Amino acid sequence: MSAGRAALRRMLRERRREVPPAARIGAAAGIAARLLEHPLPAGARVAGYWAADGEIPLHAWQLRLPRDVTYCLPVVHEDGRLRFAPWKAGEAVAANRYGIPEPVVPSDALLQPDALDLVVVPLVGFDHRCHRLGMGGGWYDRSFAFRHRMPAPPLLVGAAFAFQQVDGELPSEDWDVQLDAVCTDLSTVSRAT
Ligand SMILES: Nc1nc2c(c(=O)[nH]1)N(C=O)[C@@H](CNc1ccc(C(=O)N[C@@H](CCC(=O)O)C(=O)O)cc1)CN2
Ligand SMILES: Nc1ncnc2c1ncn2[C@@H]1O[C@H](COP(=O)(O)OP(=O)(O)OP(=O)(O)O)[C@@H](O)[C@H]1O
Repeated sequence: MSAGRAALRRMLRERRREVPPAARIGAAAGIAARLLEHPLPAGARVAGYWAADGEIPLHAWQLRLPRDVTYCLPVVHEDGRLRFAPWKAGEAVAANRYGIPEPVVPSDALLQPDALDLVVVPLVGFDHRCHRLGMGGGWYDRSFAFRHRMPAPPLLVGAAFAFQQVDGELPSEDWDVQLDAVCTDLSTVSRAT
């Protein structure tokens, strides 16, 4: 990884953690409205994330999803690819190796990445092409590598505060999975087709 990438990651993570509580609550309402603009099939399975490290929260979106939609959270799996666990507010969670809460469910309840219709992807930075800088574990890139040769679904939509958009373009790597769109508290940036 280039020094530029590491420094950029550090700077953007710091800025994300510094958002005051009132602005964070307002941003959660803003991104919920943007995310709800994406049409979902009946009985859709969608994935969000449990906001950590100052990430833009998704609870306002989760609460406003249609009743027939199954909301899931990511679970880190030993094979290096994420699984997704259906989760409702109040159900049991336990911290994973990074300290992020994950649902506690039997392994046969876990969904594979390709079983989802819409995945809201956490990110540290993004650019106008919908390229993403993540936490550096490569989890989303490995889990959705099949999107290099297959169209959506799952539709991959990044979630971020508007200030997480970088000027110009992020340095890209062969393994980076381009997002279909990025929703922020203020607008939606769609990938050029
Ligand atoms: N909310 C949320 N959940 C998520 C992700 C995410 O970015 N956000 N992930 C997205 O991939 C996966 C977990 N990947 C992660 C990768 C690195 C670190 C992290 O904090 N690294 C620390 C040091 C690592 C350690 O403590 O062992 C760091 O860089 O400071 C966290 C999550 C799945 N769940
Ligand atoms: N499709 C893949 N196959 C094998 N290894 C991969 C793949 N995608 C990513 N990786 C590995 O993951 C590492 C981290 O990648 P990168 O820095 O782009 O992560 P990130 O997208 O920022 O992280 P995350 O998705 O966890 O938020 C890379 O060094 C690479 O070795």
